[in-house]
Amino acid sequence: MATTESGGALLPRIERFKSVQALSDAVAGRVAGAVMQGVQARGAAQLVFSGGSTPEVFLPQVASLDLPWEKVTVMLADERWVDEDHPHSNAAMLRRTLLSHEGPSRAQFVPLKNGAPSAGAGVGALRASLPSSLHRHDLVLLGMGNDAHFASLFPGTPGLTALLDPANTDRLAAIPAPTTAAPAIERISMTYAELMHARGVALVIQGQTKLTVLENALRGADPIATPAAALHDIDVLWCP
Ligand SMILES: O=C1O[C@H](COP(=O)(O)O)[C@@H](O)[C@H](O)[C@H]1O
Repeated sequence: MATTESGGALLPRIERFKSVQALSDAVAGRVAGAVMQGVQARGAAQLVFSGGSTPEVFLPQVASLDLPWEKVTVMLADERWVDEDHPHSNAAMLRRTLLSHEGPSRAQFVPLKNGAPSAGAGVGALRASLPSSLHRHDLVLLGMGNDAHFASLFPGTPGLTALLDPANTDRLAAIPAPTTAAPAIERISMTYAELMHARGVALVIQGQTKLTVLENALRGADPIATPAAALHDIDVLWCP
């Protein structure tokens, strides 16, 4: 983790945009930069998107980018354990808003849901399906709930200390249905270590409520009760 001169953790840098359009332009600019740098340096790029509703705000702008999408691998930070025909499927949201569009349809999508009967039963095969850990994600775009969860790392998630440990070598975890946010469906989540093992990480949030939740989290809250307090040295993109 990067630190300040006095050894403290760097706090997230909050960029405030005036409108959804300005926020979407900024997110799209980051995606384009990450893809072009990855392709130029390594011949390929890996993008990780959050689920939930916030990406629906900016993904149309991302979907319109003229990029070498055939060289891009797209993943989710977390998934609800439902099939893609379910209204709460994060993959369905991503397909609708991004992967069904002309350019991004050439990207390779790595889902976090398989045919196993539960997240616990499916997580092993999903770990094996991830791109090699030798390839860092070029950009991770996280979201956050009003309970300060990100990905599917919720207040009260069993084993949260390990899931938030930057040295954890587990890349994915099965997460029981949360009690602090909807929908109460069991999940698969990338661990904190996996998410932060990226060349760039940004948290994209909309609305005053979430900004206040984040600001409170960053005032030294306990990450076990307020997971977003574990986010250091990342960029936050916000609009009302
Ligand atoms: O359940 C989830 O919630 C968070 C926040 O979602 P939003 O609807 O408030 O944007 C999301 O980041 C996460 O990926 C998702 O599975």
